[in-house]
Amino acid sequence: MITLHHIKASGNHYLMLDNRREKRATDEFSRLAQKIAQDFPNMKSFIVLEDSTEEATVKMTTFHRDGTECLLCGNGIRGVAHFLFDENPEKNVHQLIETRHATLHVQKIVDDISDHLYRVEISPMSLLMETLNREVESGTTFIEKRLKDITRKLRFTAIATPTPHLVTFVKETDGLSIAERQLIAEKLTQGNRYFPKGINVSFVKVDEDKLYVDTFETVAGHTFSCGTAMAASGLLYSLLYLREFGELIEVKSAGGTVFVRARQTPEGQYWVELQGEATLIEHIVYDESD
Ligand SMILES: N[C@H](CCC[C@H](N)C(=O)O)C(=O)O
Repeated sequence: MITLHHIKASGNHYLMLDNRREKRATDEFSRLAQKIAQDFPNMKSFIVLEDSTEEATVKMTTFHRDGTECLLCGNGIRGVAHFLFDENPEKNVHQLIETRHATLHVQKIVDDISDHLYRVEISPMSLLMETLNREVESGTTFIEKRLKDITRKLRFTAIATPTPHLVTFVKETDGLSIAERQLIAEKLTQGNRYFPKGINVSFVKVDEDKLYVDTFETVAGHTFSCGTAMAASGLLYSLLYLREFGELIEVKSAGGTVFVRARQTPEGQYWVELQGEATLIEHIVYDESD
């Protein structure tokens, strides 16, 4: 028997194991993710919390439904923040969460309207193709480029959040049908000539400085929302369109609304503040032998 904490953020459901208490062996996590996925068809990802080896409150590892690891989950990390602040309400300023690539700041936002609002750091973010595991000359970027074998209508920008994303800003005049969008997404998320391992892709529409993001992921497919994709879209909108950082951008998806503020460190490293809700739905006592 293990206890699973059911979290919802931006329309997605996550099941979380607090291994600080459960003490399962690390090499069981991937298999457990696949088993839980069979029993919970709505689960998007499986999250495991462990003691941090660094100065963070906890270490978070995220697994896709197929048991492979996801480098960072921008919605799930808000769920982890919610869990940690619930556990320790006096720590209401900020906490640190260790992830695969970086230790990230999370903060509870005290707000009159919502009691479940969290601001999380999405970092490091990079436009360098080598950070997307591509064998390319160091320093190469892929900004507003066409992928002629896939579609001639759109331009794409590649960004690591550190999960790999392609973002395209779609205009009414591009005349892109839903079926075409689906086909492009299928080609990109599966292995292709440009990205042999496949890549997450987001179609972004801009209306009065609000972004509407529709994301297709490599493992999860078409999703209500993807936190790192919304972060990537906000950062690229700031960089390529607004040409300034620091503005709070409203980002909408089928899973709801979040706010994104693009940032750059004095050394030039990009990162994002992602602000949105997360709720703890229930604690489930799970018997894996069933
Ligand atoms: N769903 C995650 C991103 C996972 C993307 C996944 N397809 C990968 O490349 O690991 C999020 O909310 O940020």
